[in-house]
Amino acid sequence: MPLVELQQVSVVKKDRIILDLKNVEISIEKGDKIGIIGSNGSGKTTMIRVILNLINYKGTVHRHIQTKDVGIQMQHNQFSDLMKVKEIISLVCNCSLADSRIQEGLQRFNLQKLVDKRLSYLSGGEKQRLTIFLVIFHNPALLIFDEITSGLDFDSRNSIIKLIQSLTSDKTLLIVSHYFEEIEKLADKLLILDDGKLLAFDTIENLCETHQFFSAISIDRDVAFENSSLRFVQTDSQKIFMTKNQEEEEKVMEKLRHDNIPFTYKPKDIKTLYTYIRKQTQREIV
Ligand SMILES: Nc1ncnc2c1ncn2[C@@H]1O[C@H](COP(=O)(O)OP(=O)(O)OP(=O)(O)O)[C@@H](O)[C@H]1O
Repeated sequence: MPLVELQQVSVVKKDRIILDLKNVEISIEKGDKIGIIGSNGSGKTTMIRVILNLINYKGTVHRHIQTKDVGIQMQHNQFSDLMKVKEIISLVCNCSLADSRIQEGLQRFNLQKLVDKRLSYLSGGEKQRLTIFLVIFHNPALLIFDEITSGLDFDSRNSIIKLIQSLTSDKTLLIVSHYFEEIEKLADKLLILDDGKLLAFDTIENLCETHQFFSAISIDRDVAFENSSLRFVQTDSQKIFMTKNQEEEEKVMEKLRHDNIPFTYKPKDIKTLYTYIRKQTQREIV
């Protein structure tokens, strides 16, 4: 039985449909690791709010999970900056700081030296380590992270991703993020929203198969390289060719090497897949 099922859901605010899942059903199965992606304002947080029953919606949501089994980190922390770390921990964990589970956690999340500090003193990475500790403390079955690494530098982001990886192998995970490498490392399914609508929801494996996407080969956008039979997407700086299979990949690489054109290569690149799916849908709408 799925943990959560959304059927024909929509959310209207100020006469505007901000989430429009009227013709779709979304099932979140136990053990799913779902990366929720989409541009700013596409409805990602709204969908999380619907799942958590924090917002009015039309349609049906079946929740086969109790609130106590859900661990949530939302985009904006609700704690006052003036609170001390130890106060927040006691409040959320509902036990004394001397409790062995707290002491173990402090050590595991490298928070021992921060317990007497006010929240405002903590760096972005430290705050997120604290958040993960609090979210995971009651051992929830479903974990929801909404832009957990937003604003962190490269090293802090990577250490948070590793931490989440190590803690969530046996959990169901919903992760909203604008960082594709984070989604790549943590998710095996993709849910793509665009302007409140669902563009795709499937395993990354299936999406690659459906779109015949084997690998992404990127070159500088301004370099001339003619290959009319190849699909590509463009970013501000790159032209990214999407190969269908190994044979096509080898041919492209051979030609690029022959023409002395530098390139990078990535199998099943999520950013390319996402850009392609969006481009395709926009074409269909036009
Ligand atoms: N309470 C509200 N009243 C009116 N409009 C709202 C409300 N909440 C969200 N919206 C609008 O709904 C749209 C979707 O918002 P949402 O926060 O779900 O997007 P998001 O995909 O999470 O964006 P981001 O990536 O920027 O966090 C946005 O245009 C937002 O301005």
